[in-house]
Amino acid sequence: MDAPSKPFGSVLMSTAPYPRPSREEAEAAVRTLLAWAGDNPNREGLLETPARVTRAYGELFSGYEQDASTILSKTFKEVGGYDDIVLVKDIPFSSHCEHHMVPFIGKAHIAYLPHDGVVGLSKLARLVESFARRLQTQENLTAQIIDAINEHLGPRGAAVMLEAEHMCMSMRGVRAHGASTITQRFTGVFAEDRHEQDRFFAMIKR
Ligand SMILES: Nc1nc2c(ncn2[C@@H]2O[C@H](COP(=O)(O)OP(=O)(O)OP(=O)(O)O)[C@@H](O)[C@H]2O)c(=O)[nH]1
Ligand SMILES: [Zn+2]
Repeated sequence: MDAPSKPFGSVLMSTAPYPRPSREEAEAAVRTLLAWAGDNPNREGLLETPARVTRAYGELFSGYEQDASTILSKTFKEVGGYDDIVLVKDIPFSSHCEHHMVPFIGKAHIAYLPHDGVVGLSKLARLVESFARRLQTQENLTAQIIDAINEHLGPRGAAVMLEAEHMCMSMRGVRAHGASTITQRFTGVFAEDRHEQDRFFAMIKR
């Protein structure tokens, strides 16, 4: 097969921002998909569906409008000298896989060793939301969460673990119902010191 001509190839690889369609164009695309699924977009029950789906997309993919630096901007220093692990576990999240645009749903566990103050606990859950409400792979989601914590909190170490079920693997394709995917990433002390990693695992299991 011939290699793609240069302009075609460069369009495929481009990461430049793609022009945002109008709401009407997005609704027309949903009507096309309804017909592609084999239904009739003009039947009564589906008439409002394109408008509902575009509204739902606004919510499901609202993470593109959110910014980690804003979420993690406020820290507290009056914590009685507390400098041990802060762990928030079982943070529920739902995201969409970028390959099939089908949900993957699970829990995130986030820990860090404070360096100069702590962040409000809810902000860690908000951080997960901000990256989960985009098209993702679980690996990328894990990396984005820990990178943001490192960049904006500068902790002595951070640990992130995600467990999730991918609907694209259970509802279709291989249909491996109940299979769960675990990803984890460690930085700083958690990456260098096996003992700190073990404490993280023990706290999650507790
Ligand atoms: N690494 C990784 N893979 C994912 C994730 N979400 C979905 N996938 C996988 O992405 C792959 C896409 O594979 P392709 O062969 O291109 O697509 P496909 O023909 O639909 O693959 P099947 O799902 O095997 O039917 C599948 O193996 C999915 O299981 C994720 O978060 N991380
Ligand atoms: Zn998928």
